[in-house]
Amino acid sequence: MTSMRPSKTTLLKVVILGDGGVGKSCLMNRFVTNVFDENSFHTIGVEFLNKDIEVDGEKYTLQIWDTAGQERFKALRTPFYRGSDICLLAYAIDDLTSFKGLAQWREEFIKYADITSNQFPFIVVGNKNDVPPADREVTPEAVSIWCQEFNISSFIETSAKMSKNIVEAFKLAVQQWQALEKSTERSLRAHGETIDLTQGVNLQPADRTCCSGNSFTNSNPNSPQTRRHERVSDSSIQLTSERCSIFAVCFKKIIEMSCKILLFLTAIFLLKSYTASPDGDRNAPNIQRKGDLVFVHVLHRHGDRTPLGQYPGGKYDISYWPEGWGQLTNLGKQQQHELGKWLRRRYKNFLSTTYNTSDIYVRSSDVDRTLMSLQSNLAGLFPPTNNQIWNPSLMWQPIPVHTTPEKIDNLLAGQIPECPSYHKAFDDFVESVEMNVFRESNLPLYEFLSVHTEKPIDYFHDIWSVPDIYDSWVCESSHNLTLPQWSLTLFPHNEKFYKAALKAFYLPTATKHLSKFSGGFLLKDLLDRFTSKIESSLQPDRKLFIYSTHDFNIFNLLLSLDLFDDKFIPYSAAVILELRNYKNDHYVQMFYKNSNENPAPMYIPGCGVLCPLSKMYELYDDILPKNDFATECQLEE
Ligand SMILES: Nc1nc2c(ncn2[C@@H]2O[C@H](COP(=O)(O)OP(=O)(O)OP(=O)(O)O)[C@@H](O)[C@H]2O)c(=O)[nH]1
Repeated sequence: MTSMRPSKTTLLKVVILGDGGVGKSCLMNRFVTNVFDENSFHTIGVEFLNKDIEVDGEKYTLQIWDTAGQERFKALRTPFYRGSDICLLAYAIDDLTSFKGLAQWREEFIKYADITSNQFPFIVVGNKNDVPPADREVTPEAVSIWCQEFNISSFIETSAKMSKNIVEAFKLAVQQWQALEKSTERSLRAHGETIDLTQGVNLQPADRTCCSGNSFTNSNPNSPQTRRHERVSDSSIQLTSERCSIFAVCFKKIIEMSCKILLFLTAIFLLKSYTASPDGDRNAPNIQRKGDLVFVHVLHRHGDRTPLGQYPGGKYDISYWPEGWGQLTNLGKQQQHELGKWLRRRYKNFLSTTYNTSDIYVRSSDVDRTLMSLQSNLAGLFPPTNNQIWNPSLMWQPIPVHTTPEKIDNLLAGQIPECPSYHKAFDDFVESVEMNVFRESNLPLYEFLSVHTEKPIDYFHDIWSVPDIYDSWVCESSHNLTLPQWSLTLFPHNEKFYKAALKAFYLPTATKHLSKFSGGFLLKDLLDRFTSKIESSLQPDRKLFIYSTHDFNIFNLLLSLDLFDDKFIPYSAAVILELRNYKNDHYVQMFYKNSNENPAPMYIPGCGVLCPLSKMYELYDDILPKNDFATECQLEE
């Protein structure tokens, strides 16, 4: 006789973790909707989708949680780990760093999911296995060794792009869960616990009266049975253990639901505080994954360099810096090469693998370290392929780097060139009441620095004297040189010193008039190029512009746009401006990449994370110059 009871479905919560950009969202979307988004954007916080699947004759609803891989979203994602049944640890096979990050992801999961059992269904997923063999950075052998070390028995390579092994990966995850469930069941039986997984109790809505119960509390909270074991079928809930009190389950469900609602509200609150401003476009996060990429600008700081000079009383003279003052170091070359490789990965579907002058244009300030940085960067971005290989033992090709002499470079030079209107306004600000108040507030710091260096170090004599010491210490410590004992009270964590050093970088954008010269001309250059691209008047019709610059230029741009986060700009940090076409409207999206991690989307004040190009002109009208540089420089404020 056929049973009248509806077939049972087990709900399993599956969390996907891994570095930003490894393809977690694409894996989930390919599995749930069979769609692949070439231009998938970074996830902010978490997203989840449900998908039904049958594994070995059993029905499951997988509730798949896609999390944000970027470090800055840690607080948004970790509250959602609790109650997980399965964890997918994902990396990209063409990104060794993402594989190396798995141990940390596992650790983060164990900590925040509150896993106490030493057995949990982890599965390792190596995504992007469609990339050419030459791009592979992680071998299956290395993964197997890693899995053995962490006692993980399931590993699979996938391609969300080519839809390869996607269903298999999730099936494997469920099988891993089943195997663990069975072994836990066996072990409970062996210890006299008689949980009968085959007997269901059909709980009709009218029966859902709740009171406290303790059937769950005696068993291991992390065993598959007790972590999450509701079986859902239509509107009824089926309990799987004879020993589980209906009331206990109801109570547990209420607590679970309340926690979920609380976590959901927290996430929304955190998301809003990240993305919204009083007059911002609150819909921005909804459209941020849409649109075609049209044009990209990248502005990066040069890589690691030697100090710009020896600060007063400093121990390390030029003999410690064989490259010379202010020169790119080998570390700096590596950083830039990595940045180039990263750009290649990010834009591999947008840029041809073959270098073509009609596609890209690169420009540097006329300074050794920025010129050399750009060359190192291009070596990573455009290694020669096919007929561009001119020396098989040297996978490098020359690519033109353009520059303008510093004295007339009003976009990228370390200092604004001769410009009476700017320099007069700058000097006036340095003498302003505001600056005097700032100086007075730092007198004890100046005294301390002056005593130890035996030179006047303050904002009265030289606005760069404090930041120069900070900068020297950054260089010296990154090259493992011992700093003077007296530096320890100030560097690297003394807030007063940090802020005083940072202050000099605020001055060029202290007023709207100053911002026009220090950030406005560069912004106009970028926005006008976007406009030319849209109007098909960009000749040649390129796709990418890279500017190799200094911290000074990035400070100025971010400060002018009101996007600065009060932190020094690290070596090789990059600001990326992407132009996207969404439903025939053009939007600008900005990212800040300040570390090895993937870049963070920036919220453009008064607009959102995806801001119409026309709105950018409106928002920054007061700093966008209306005349050429020479004319603006002669005009009084
Ligand atoms: N070649 C290839 N590219 C992929 C594959 N899966 C994803 N990508 C690309 O990788 C990029 C990042 O994909 P996402 O799914 O957004 O990555 P993520 O891990 O969710 O990133 P975060 O949200 O920042 O944590 C996108 O450009 C995708 O098109 C794949 O299987 N093969």
